[in-house]
Amino acid sequence: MQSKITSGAMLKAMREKSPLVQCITNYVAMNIAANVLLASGASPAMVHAAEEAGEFAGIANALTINIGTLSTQWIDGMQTAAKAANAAGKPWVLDPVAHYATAFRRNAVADLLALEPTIIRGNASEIIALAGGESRGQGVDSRDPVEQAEDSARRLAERQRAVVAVTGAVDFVTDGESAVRIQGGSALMPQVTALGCSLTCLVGAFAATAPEDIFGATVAALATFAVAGEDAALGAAGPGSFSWRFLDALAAIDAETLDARARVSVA
Ligand SMILES: Nc1ncnc2c1ncn2[C@@H]1O[C@H](COP(=O)(O)OP(=O)(O)OP(=O)(O)O)[C@@H](O)[C@H]1O
Ligand SMILES: Cc1ncsc1CCO
Ligand SMILES: [Mg+2]
Repeated sequence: MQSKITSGAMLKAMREKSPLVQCITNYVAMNIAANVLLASGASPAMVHAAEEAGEFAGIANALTINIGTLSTQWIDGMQTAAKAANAAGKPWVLDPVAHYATAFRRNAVADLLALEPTIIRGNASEIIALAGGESRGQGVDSRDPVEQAEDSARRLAERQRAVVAVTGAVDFVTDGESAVRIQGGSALMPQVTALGCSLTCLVGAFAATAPEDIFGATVAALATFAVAGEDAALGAAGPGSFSWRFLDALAAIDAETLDARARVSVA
C-alpha cells in the first residue's frame, strides 16, 4: 500500500503532534535516542520497569521495544508494555538487536513476535535471521548487505502482518506486498553506536502520528534519517563530529527539504 501523503507532510504532522513515545531501549541507546527524538520534534520517555511500563503504554502515543541490553526484569516490562499497547490500539515497534546471538535473546524475541509488533526495524543480519535464514551478524553489528535481506523482509512482513524496515547502506521497507528502497545516509552512521536503535524510536514517533498509514510513516522516518545523515556528513571529521552534527541536521530539516531530497524508489 503506497502512502497518500509525503514524507515531508508526515514530518510536519509529527512535529505538530510532538507524540509521546515510550522507548524501552538499551543502556547504550537511551541518551542518543532521546536526543534524536527531541531534535526531530517528538517527546521521548524511557520507561521500562514492569511495575509501570503497562500503565505508561496507556498514556504514550506509541511504544518501541529494543532488546539490546536484556534482562529477565526488562523482558517483563517489555511484555507488559506490548500487551497494554495492543489493548489500547497503539502502534509498537520491535528492534530485535542481535537476537540470533544467544538462546535468551532468541526466546525473548519469539515471545515478543507473538505479541504482534506493528513494525519490525532491524539491520540486514537481524532481519535475515528473524525470517529463518543464515545471517553473518557479529554481535549487534550487521555483516550482510540489505539486498540480501529483502526476500527475508518480505517473508517476515507477510508472516507477522507487520511493516518490516531493514536498514543499511540502502534501506528497504515492505508490508509484504509493496516495498520501497531509500537511499542516502552516510557510511559514518554505523560508526556511531545506537543510531539504529534511535531510528527505531523515531519510527515510533511517526507511527504515532499516522497510525492509519504505518508503511508511509516508516518510510518517512527512514527518509528523515537518510537526508539528515547526508547533511551531517558534510564537514564531519569523523564519527564524533558526525554525531552532534546529526542532531543539528535532524532539527534543521524541514518538510520541503525532505520532500525535495528524499530518494525513495519502488522496489
Ligand atoms: N553504509 C551506510 N551508508 C549510509 N547509511 C547507512 C549505512 N549504514 C547504516 N546507515 C544508516 O544508519 C542508520 C542506522 O542503521 P543501521 O543499519 O546501522 O542500524 P543498526 O545496525 O541497528 O544500528 P545500532 O544497532 O548501532 O543501533 C539508518 O538510517 C541507515 O540507513
Ligand atoms: C553496542 C550495543 N550493545 C548492546 S545494544 C548496543 C547498541 C547498538 O545496538
Ligand atoms: Mg540495531
